[in-house]
Amino acid sequence: MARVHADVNARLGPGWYDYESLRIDWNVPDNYEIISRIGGGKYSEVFQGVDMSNEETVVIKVLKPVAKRKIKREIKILRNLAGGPNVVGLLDVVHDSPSRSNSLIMEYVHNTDWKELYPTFTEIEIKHYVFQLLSALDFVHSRGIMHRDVKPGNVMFDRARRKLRLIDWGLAEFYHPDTEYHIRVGSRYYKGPELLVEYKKYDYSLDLWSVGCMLASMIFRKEHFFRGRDNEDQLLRILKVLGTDSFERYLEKYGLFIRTDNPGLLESHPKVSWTRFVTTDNKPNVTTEVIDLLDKLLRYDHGERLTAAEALSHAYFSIVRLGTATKSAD
Ligand SMILES: CN1CCn2c1nc1c(Br)c(Br)c(Br)c(Br)c12
Ligand code: NA
Repeated sequence: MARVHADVNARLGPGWYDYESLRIDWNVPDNYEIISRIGGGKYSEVFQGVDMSNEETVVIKVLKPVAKRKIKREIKILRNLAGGPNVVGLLDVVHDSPSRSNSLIMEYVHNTDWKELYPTFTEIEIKHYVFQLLSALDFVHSRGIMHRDVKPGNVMFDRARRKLRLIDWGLAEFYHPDTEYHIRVGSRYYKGPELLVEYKKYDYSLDLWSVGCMLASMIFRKEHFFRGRDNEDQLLRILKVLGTDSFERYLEKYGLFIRTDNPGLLESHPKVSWTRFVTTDNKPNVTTEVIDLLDKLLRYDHGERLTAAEALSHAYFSIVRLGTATKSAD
C-alpha cells in the first residue's frame, strides 16, 4: 500500500481513472507538417514538426498500431495532467487517413541530450533539474498516477531556459491499492528493486528509485549509475552497493524469494559507503547534504524511500526553494 495518495483514484472516481471508456475524437492532421525525425522506439516514431496555424514548433509522436487501450491510457493521463508543473503538454490528437496512423501533437522542448548534459552539470544546475523533476512527480503522484519509466531519455531539458519536461507517458498507470502491476516496465538501468525481485504490488515510490539513479549519475558523473547487462546483473550491481543485509530484511518484510542460479546473487555483499564513488572530477558536486538525499532515495524498501514531496523539502533544495519564494514575493 502506498504511504501517500493511496485513495486518490477512489476519491476522484471512474471519470478520472477509467480510460477504457474514453472515446477519442481524432482531429485531421492538416495543420501539422513533419520537419525531421528526432527519435523512436517500440511504440512510436517521434518527429519535430510545425503547427502551420501558428508557426509553432511541435513534436509529432506517431503511434505504432499497438493496443488501442494503451493509446487511450496515454491520452487520458496526459489530459488529466494538463497544466501540471514540468509535465509535457499534449496539444492535439490527430488521425491520418491515408497512413491510418494516430499521432499525439506534443509541446516542443529544445532538449540537450543527456550524454552531453550530465558531465557538465554544476551543483546549482543539478538542484534545479532534480527539483523540477520531483515537482512533476509530486504533482503526478498526487493525481493518482505513476510514470513507471523515469530515465534521462524521458526527461527533456532546455538548458538555456532551464525548462524541464517529463515526457513519454506510454507506460504510466493509475495507482490502485493492493493491485498487481506488470513488472516488465521501465528501462533496465532505472528499474527499482521491486521490479527486479518481481514484487507486483508496487506504487508511486517506483519513480523515486529512478530519480535516485539519475541523481547518482549526475553527482558522480557516471552515465548510468547501476549498469546491469541484464535484469539479474542489474540487481547484482545494486546489491554490490547497498549490500545484502538490508536486502535480506527487504525480502523478509515482503515475503519475497529470489529464484536464481547466479552465484553473485547468493553471496553476501557489504554496504559500500557513498563516498567510495567520489573522484577528483565529481568532488565539487558531492556534499554530505546530497549524499543524505541520495541515501534516502536509493532504498530497497519502496515504503522507506522519500516521497517526491519529502524529497522536495530536503535541505539540498533550499537555495532553489528560496529562489522560488523570492520570485513569488515580487
Ligand atoms: C528522442 N527525442 C529527442 C527529443 N525528443 C525525443 N522524443 C521526444 C518526445 Br516523445 C517529446 Br514529447 C519531446 Br517534447 C521531445 Br523534445 C522529444
Ligand atoms: Na510523450
